[in-house]
Amino acid sequence: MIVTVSPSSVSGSLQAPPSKSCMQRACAAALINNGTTIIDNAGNSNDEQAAKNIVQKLGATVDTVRKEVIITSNDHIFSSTYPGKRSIISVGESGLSLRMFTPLAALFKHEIIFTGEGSILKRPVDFFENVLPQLGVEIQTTGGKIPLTLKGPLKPKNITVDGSLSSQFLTGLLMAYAKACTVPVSIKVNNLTSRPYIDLTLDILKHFGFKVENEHYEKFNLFPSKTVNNHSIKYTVEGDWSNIAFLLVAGAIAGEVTVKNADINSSQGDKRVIHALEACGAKLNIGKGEITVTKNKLESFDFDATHSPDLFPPLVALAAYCKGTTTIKGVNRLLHKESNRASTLQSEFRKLKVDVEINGDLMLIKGGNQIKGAKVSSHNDHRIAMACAVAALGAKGNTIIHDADAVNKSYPSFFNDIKKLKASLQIS
Ligand SMILES: O=C(O)C1=C[C@@H](OP(=O)(O)O)[C@@H](O)[C@H](O)C1
Ligand SMILES: C=C(OP(=O)(O)O)C(=O)O
Repeated sequence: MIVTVSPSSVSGSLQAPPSKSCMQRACAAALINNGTTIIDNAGNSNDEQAAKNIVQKLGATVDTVRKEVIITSNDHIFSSTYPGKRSIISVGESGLSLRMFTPLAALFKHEIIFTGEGSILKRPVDFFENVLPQLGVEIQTTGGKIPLTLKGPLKPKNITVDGSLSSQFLTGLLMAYAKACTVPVSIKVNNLTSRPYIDLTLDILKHFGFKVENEHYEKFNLFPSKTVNNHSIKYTVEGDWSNIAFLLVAGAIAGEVTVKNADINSSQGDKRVIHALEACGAKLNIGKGEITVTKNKLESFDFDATHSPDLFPPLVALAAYCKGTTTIKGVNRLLHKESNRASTLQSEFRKLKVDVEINGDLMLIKGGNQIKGAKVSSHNDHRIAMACAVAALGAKGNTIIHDADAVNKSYPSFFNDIKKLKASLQIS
């Protein structure tokens, strides 16, 4: 899909898209819940579909009724030989689904193979090669990547892991330990990054009745949970701050945007986009569950995105409109996303005549000059497509975004939503 964005003013109000991070976690928690889980405000992006398919393949039933997804699971699926000797499961292109469901799949006794498509084939899983054998799981990867074959059952025990590459591996271990521990057990973590995503995991585990203690993000203590039969749980998916960020930045640079279902009390770390917007001088009005951002004179800002790596793309679009040099820390966190986001942000924004320099862990964006519309590519990365689209709103001339359908990974209605805000764009 090619999307052409013409310079436009935006105005209006939108409902935030549902958080795929919450929805995928809710699917995993529903798999380990002994009963029925009703997930409200469920999204249907590719990553969310991947999570639903995985829990179904592992033996839960999944029904969709309008915006509700109903998942029924039970403890027998883990002990029986269901669904047979060997199963092959695709994670689509989702990093979280791959890394979160691998330890959960290791709770089963039969062989399971994880595959996927596109960018996920290049993203590392060697963490599991080091960790899972210590927990009694046989595992083979393909040179540290998928396809990956494993055979459990995983037996929780005290362990120390490295959290510097990604928090997603720890999310998976916490879920698997929460389900399988029969005595108190702990996971020690060195250099944990993307910490707010662990808060999200712990929130959801708590909601589902599992007990985990967080000792300063260095040690997590897990306790056996009581088995409840036919445990019925309702969970409502929050708005997605990683994607709300693009909508708010659109308001800051090109008009006025109100986003509803944007909960500033969320555990999602990407709500910190608000701090960046405040720091650069955007006008903000924060109400109950909604937030309005209005265009203003914008100045450069400094931001540490080490624990919120997904904010880099919207913040680079924002910085392009801020007079002076903006510094964003956390470049090292961008290497293993859907693209190498440090280099794809640099190459695509340079095409728009925005100077982006990388200096070690820092990204320096020289903003405030006229942005020029150009032909850009998403590199099959949803956040690069959205960053370019938002930056294009205030450009001189049209911006043509190739492979714009990458947005389906997290926010399938992104371009329709931008259109609802009266942006001028053509989809072909
Ligand atoms: O747990 C999650 O929902 C996510 C964790 C982050 O990954 P890392 O922990 O690898 O930084 C983030 O970039 C990703 O989009 C979603
Ligand atoms: C990196 C991302 O997701 P994941 O790691 O789950 O593929 C993302 O959504 O930007």
